[in-house]
Amino acid sequence: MRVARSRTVGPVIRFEKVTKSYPGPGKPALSQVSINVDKGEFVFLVGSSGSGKSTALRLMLRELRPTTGRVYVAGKEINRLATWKVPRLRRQIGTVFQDFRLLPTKTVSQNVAFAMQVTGRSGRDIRRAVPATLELVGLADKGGRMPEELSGGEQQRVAIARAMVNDPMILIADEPTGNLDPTTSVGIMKLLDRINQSGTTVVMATHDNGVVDQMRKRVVELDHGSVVRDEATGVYGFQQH
Ligand SMILES: Nc1ncnc2c1ncn2[C@@H]1O[C@H](COP(=O)(O)OP(=O)(O)OP(=O)(O)O)[C@@H](O)[C@H]1O
Repeated sequence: MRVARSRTVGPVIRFEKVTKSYPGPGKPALSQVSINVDKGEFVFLVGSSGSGKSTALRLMLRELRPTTGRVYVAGKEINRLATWKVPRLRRQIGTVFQDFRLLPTKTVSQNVAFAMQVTGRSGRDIRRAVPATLELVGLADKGGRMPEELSGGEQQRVAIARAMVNDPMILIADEPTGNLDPTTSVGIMKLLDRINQSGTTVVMATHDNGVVDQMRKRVVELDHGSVVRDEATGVYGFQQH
């Protein structure tokens, strides 16, 4: 079952000269950032701690609003969306974080089902979609387990299943391999790559040079809130010649 999507013309995500200042003194977290992400792209957002990666992701979700400039998702300027339309925007964006954020008192299946329940989907849809999505992430046999009975890599797969079960247009991942060892990280990156190959746009913030170098995807680097590099198939750091 696929959710009907509106047609998008142009980039799926567009930042137009976005500046974001938090209250208080200090430089803006983002300064005049312009980025376009096309449908189906896989983009790494890299940069040292405090460079503005999480701020950029939170602007895409309208958890934050730009101080100046415009953020468009699926062709709509999201700062101008009516508040009642924000849940619909967020349904089009799955999110995954470093710390998994699973509900500890619910089983794996219930964690994934919960993402559908909160959007008002029918029991019939949920019973169909949850096993299919657990299968997608390689956890078909773990639906009855509790999160604490799973390894870190498996917990992150559950979080990815929960992010994907509503068939979002965009997957935003903030340091998804940050708590995982290198081998487990490779498995998670293969899964994210597969999700991307099937049409979901992926934006991933990371410090993990190993995964960036291995994937050879687009790399956008932030430094003190400015884009200092945007390469179609990049590595984590500038290449040494
Ligand atoms: N809620 C906030 N209030 C005030 N300043 C903030 C807030 N969130 C972030 N900042 C500041 O904005 C800048 C960018 O932070 P941000 O979290 O976006 O960076 P980051 O690249 O994601 O860092 P990290 O890799 O450590 O998560 C930093 O200087 C940070 O201190």
